[in-house]
Amino acid sequence: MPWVMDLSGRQAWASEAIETLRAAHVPLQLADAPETAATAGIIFAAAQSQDLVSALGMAEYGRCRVLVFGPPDGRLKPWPVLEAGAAECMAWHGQVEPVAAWLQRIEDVETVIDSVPVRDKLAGQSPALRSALRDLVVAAKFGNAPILIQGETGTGKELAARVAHAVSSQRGNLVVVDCTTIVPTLMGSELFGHERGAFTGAVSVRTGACSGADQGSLFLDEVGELPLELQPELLRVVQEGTYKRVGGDRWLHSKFRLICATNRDLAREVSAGSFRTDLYHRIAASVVTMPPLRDRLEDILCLFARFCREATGARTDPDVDPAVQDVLLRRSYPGNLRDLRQLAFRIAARHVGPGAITPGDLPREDRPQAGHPGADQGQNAYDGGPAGAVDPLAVDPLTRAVAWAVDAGLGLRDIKERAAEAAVAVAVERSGGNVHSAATMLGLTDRAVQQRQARRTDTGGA
Ligand SMILES: Nc1ncnc2c1ncn2[C@@H]1O[C@H](COP(=O)(O)OP(=O)(O)OP(=O)(O)O)[C@@H](O)[C@H]1O
Repeated sequence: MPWVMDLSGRQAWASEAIETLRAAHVPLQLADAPETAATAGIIFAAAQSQDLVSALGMAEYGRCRVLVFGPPDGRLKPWPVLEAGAAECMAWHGQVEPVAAWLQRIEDVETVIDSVPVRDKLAGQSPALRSALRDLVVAAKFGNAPILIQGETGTGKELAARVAHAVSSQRGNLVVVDCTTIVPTLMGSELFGHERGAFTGAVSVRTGACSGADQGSLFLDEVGELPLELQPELLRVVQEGTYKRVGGDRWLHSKFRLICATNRDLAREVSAGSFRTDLYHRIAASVVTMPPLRDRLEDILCLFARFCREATGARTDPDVDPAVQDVLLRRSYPGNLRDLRQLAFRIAARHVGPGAITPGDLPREDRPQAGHPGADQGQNAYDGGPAGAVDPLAVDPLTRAVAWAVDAGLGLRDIKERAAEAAVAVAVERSGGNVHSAATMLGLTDRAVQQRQARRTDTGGA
């Protein structure tokens, strides 16, 4: 259930707002700290403060979306609050309906992200992937405009396009056109079809991708490769739904959702004159950026296991020796998930089961190189990849949380205090409010848990 926190110091407007929401039966539970297992929460805050930043950081780490309300006079400036991780920030004006609608939207989006069709295609639970999936689902399911998916090679742009089509309301087919694999002179025919005799070799009529995508989606992979002379025709069919076959003079109709992908900086191509400004603005109505693997290190081991299963047809994840895990986590992946997948297939081919995947299963060229400064840390031949991209601090969730606290400017004493508070709060919540079970879970006495709870109440949960 969504939670609500009062960080205003119990100012009258905030207490009244919480009462108003509760009286209107908006499902909310009062909380002293973000319930990280929930999908959404609301914070009432009088001003930007360290407590607000801490709560937003905690919520974001737990993948919880937070709506922050400031005083009715608009004193709370939204930009720093959004920067600190809030999903929305506005002044409280007593309106309940938008809050209920906002909570419902969050719930809907998160449900789609966690659904089997999405998860089957795009695996991973990292905050970076989840944030990209949110943008994708919001654009694809709750909008109709074209979507531009950008990102480095191998980050899953094509899979994201398939997800966008799957969650959209388009009932027709998804037609995929890879602009890199088609000879530029034949691109017009590929997209719009041709009439018989339109050019040498056009022995019969061809309908083309726009026709096939009618009522569905057209996915143009590497749209930056689209020849300049075809760009106005693409713009017309996207805007007006009309096009002509090559060599034809009849206007034909097609209505489809356009999804494009690129690993180029299209905005720069526009400045350089190699991509039309009007087409760019049309196709980039919603932009989704797929994160590189170096920004989602926490996904590496689960993706590796998934790719190994794919390679061997096994039903369960393989055990992986810690030394191999270390190499997987520390190497760089210039080709992103495609590199990781190929590595998993190479390792799976060498592995003789049953038993864990061991260092000897790594092909020689994938092992840490002797004499290389990073050999002890498991770095390898791919070190020519993005410089400094792999941050071992980002690997385990606890270290990430601590890194966040350090970055937020908390001293060691504060970090210890807050970690202890969070541990008690989580344990109490997990044990359904039973202090004794929470104490057993944490190896504390009942009294120690009660004292921490009391201190928390005294300090207003700060
Ligand atoms: N989240 C994911 N879960 C499972 N497999 C993935 C995921 N993302 C990518 N892959 C796999 O990685 C490989 C590359 O994915 P995809 O072709 O979608 O990337 P891309 O960004 O379109 O690449 P390119 O820019 O080179 O066209 C594919 O084998 C795909 O199945």
